[in-house]
Amino acid sequence: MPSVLIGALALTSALLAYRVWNYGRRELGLPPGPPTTPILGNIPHFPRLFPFLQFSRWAAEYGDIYSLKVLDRTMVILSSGQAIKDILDKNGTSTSDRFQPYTLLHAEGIYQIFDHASSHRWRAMRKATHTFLAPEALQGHWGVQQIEYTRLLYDIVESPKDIYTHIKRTTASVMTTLIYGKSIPHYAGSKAELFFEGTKCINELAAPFDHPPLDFFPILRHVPERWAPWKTLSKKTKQIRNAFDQDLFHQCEEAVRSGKRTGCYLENVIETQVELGSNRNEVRAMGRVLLDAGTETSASFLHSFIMAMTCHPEVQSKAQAEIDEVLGNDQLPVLEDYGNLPYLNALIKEASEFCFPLHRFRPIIPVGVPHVASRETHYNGFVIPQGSVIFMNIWGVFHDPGGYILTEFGTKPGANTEGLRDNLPFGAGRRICPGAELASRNIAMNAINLLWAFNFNEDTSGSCTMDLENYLPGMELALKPFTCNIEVRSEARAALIKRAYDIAAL
Ligand code: HEM
Repeated sequence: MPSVLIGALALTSALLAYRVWNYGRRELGLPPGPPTTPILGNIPHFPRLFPFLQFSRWAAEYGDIYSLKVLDRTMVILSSGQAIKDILDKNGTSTSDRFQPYTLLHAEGIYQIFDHASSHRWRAMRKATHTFLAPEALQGHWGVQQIEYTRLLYDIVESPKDIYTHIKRTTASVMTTLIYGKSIPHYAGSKAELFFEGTKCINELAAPFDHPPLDFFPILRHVPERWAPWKTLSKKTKQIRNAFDQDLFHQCEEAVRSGKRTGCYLENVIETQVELGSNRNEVRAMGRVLLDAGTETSASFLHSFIMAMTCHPEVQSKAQAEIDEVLGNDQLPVLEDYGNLPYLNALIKEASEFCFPLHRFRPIIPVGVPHVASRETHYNGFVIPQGSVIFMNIWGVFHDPGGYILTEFGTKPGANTEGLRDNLPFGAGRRICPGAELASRNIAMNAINLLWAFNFNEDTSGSCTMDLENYLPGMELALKPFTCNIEVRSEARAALIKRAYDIAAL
């Protein structure tokens, strides 16, 4: 009997040792990748800051699909239009789940952007956003956008040095008006400021290596708060986010109850709540996710656009000359003008079948929002195991000399553009960004307005550069606060802006 026990013990120990030894190793059949370290896998080499740079260097070495190991978890990095198309677009039924960071769910409770695609909650969110962001609905949102863009012009005339926060206020106010029926006229001490404070916390909570590995070792979740700073951050995040949307949500509920509706998104969702099969907390979260997804992204793009113009005066002058020829001095631009401005289009949406140069040059979400494989998937003879986290290396695709050729500002298509599509910066497959059209209208109108109204030049602050050091760490490629020299291009234009502002009774 003891010998059986000893044998069983030896076998168990051998199995355990084998498992530990293999922990962190790349299994057979996975796409290739950098060498792993026992147990940790590729953690020691995992880039903390601007991961897209290292992802792109590895792509040059290992190809358009490679794998990394983080402990026993597999990560797959896709760095070509074709791989993204085949794995995420065509095979979307198997590759549309999400990684759900515990830190974030602890703070938010419900957050549909991180729900699996099979979940009822995610489907309800997509259904509601589809109705809200459909082309017919966008027409109805345009009035709100126009008012906010007029206010932006006016604010810049009044205090050009605050352009960074003016842009943030504008994108936040568009979204709060559309979602909650409440605009935000000023930045300091406002809901917009509170919102960005909350997203900063969310970004910190979601930073993959700044917290203990709670997703891999759930026991760590029980460590008391005094040794677990992430718990304090989670509490703070909850407080800020609640302070932000509690009253806004109540006002929407009240508007529906009293019949005094503003027609905003959340009122519609509250009204169709039963049909959507969603509970009150889920409805509330639908407001948050839309606001999170649509506000900072749009602001970051506009910040980069202004900086690109500031750093490339020759590009700015050429775009302005084109705008002046179409519009002259005596009328404010309208969205329809955009179609008559091929050069400006080419700066934002290149005049070819491919997508935005600025999105290529400084893509807003350079490694996408990772997907997760809900089933084992195969590509070019490689296995992508169930549970793998899949990144689309948007930066790598756009900076691959075979795919796109870098020019001084932006890039142009190279020889190997197979599988690329014009909305790649907006993600892939079933999770593709539902707000892409709203965002594009926002970008187009502000680009014309800003170049029609102002000259942007470098100032002496040292903040006028597009170098990556001037960008914040995090999932989004967002510029650090900056200033630049801004002048209204003529008295006539300043007067037109003032008049439009007065007419809108702002
Ligand atoms: C320049 C602006 C924007 C960019 C670059 C952008 C990009 C993206 C990307 C890359 C994703 C992840 C897609 C994927 O998982 O493959 C995403 C998701 C999402 N975006 Fe956008 N977005 C922008 C603006 C907006 C706006 C204005 C809205 C709403 C009005 C919005 C709503 C959403 C939502 C709700 C999701 C989550 C989709 C899901 O998980 O199913 N986005 N966006």
